[in-house]
Amino acid sequence: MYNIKLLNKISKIGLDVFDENYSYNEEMVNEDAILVRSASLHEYDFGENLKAIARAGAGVNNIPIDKCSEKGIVVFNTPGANANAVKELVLCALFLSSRKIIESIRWVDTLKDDQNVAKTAEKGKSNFVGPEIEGKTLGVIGLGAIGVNVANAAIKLGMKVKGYDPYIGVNAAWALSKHAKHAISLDEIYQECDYITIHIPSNSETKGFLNQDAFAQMKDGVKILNFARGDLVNNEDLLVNVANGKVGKYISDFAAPELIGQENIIILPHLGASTPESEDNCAKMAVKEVIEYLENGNIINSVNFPDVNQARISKTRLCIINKNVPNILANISKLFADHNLNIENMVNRSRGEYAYTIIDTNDEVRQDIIERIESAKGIVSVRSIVKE
Ligand SMILES: NC(=O)C1=CN([C@@H]2O[C@H](COP(=O)(O)OP(=O)(O)OC[C@H]3O[C@@H](n4cnc5c(N)ncnc54)[C@H](O)[C@@H]3O)[C@@H](O)[C@H]2O)C=CC1
Ligand SMILES: O=C(O)C(=O)COP(=O)(O)O
Repeated sequence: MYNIKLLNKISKIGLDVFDENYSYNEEMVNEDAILVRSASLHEYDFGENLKAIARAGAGVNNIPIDKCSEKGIVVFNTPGANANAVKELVLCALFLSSRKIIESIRWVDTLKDDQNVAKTAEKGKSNFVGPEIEGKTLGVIGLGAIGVNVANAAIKLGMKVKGYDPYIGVNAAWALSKHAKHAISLDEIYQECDYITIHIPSNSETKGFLNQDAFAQMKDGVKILNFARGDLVNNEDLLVNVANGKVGKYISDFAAPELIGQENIIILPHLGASTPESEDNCAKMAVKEVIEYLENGNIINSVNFPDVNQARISKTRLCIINKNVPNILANISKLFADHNLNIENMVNRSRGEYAYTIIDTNDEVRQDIIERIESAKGIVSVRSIVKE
């Protein structure tokens, strides 16, 4: 029986993927795995039994990844599972940033008691003129699952698109429309784009990514969309640039006290992934990742350990998380040989400071042997999964 702790609301369609061997709820203790969306785990007390955290979504800045790695907790996310939902909201924001839709709706609402409302509305419409997006240039910073979707959709809407991502992945590069232009520097994005949308993760390197230096280079009246994370933008610098008209409109999915009620700033309550489709997709993917890891030790879509996905070919599988240092495998192999244990299959992959090893055997691996592996230098954790 596996215990799963739920933080945030995880879609039932996803939870239904668990079979009778799983018990899940929000009060779970001694959990084997956590399913989470945006709840912060930075102050969370990770129990000894915790093996995996699956983020039903993309951004993992709510999870202390280094601490998890040190403890041998594998962190997963669900790449691309909510990308379409975010893309659709970004497209909406693109229109909101261009045509004065929100402002005009607010104004019409004030005309409730006006008996000549139709005439008044017609008369007032000239205050809400806004440009078309067709033919304008959109700069997309970050060409991952969301950025590529946004870029391709904007091209279909007749925009010119410039994309910037020095670390673009192979799949994203294949998926990106051939009509998107490759910007080789951020300067090019800042100086040439009428609209800029940012789709990169929040981490120690990207905090305050859009700051005074960036704003200073941008076109007057540029429209900026932030559906990635609030802290990618330096709000102090932003407010100065909205006030002086350099930034014509800022639309963000992330609230902050200083941004509320400001002219030319529109804030949504983190709605990017809040569609039934995306909530189901993310939950299903996250649950499957957890099941595969708990039952077979296979790692798919981890953000802190290498992906390793091996079919089970034997009764016993040892899953070893270790520091990426010499001699680990040699010591384990020797221990196996000393105890006359035969290795059917062995896979070792590393990622940064850590590595993951799967050993399949048909022999019984006694607890004292597991403990000897566990106590060796550089070993973070050892798990034996036996399938009858
Ligand atoms: N508003 C919402 O509800 C949602 C927000 N997000 C946010 O959007 C972010 C992006 O999501 P996905 O596209 O699914 O992730 P992704 O991992 O597919 O794409 C991120 C892209 O950013 C690029 N990148 C990283 N650092 C960069 C830099 N310094 N300059 C340029 N490019 C850089 C990477 O190479 C990658 O291609 C997430 O990390 C999350 O914070 C994601 C989903 C929903
Ligand atoms: O996937 C992401 O990174 C998101 O920001 C979505 O967050 P949510 O799952 O809606 O709390």
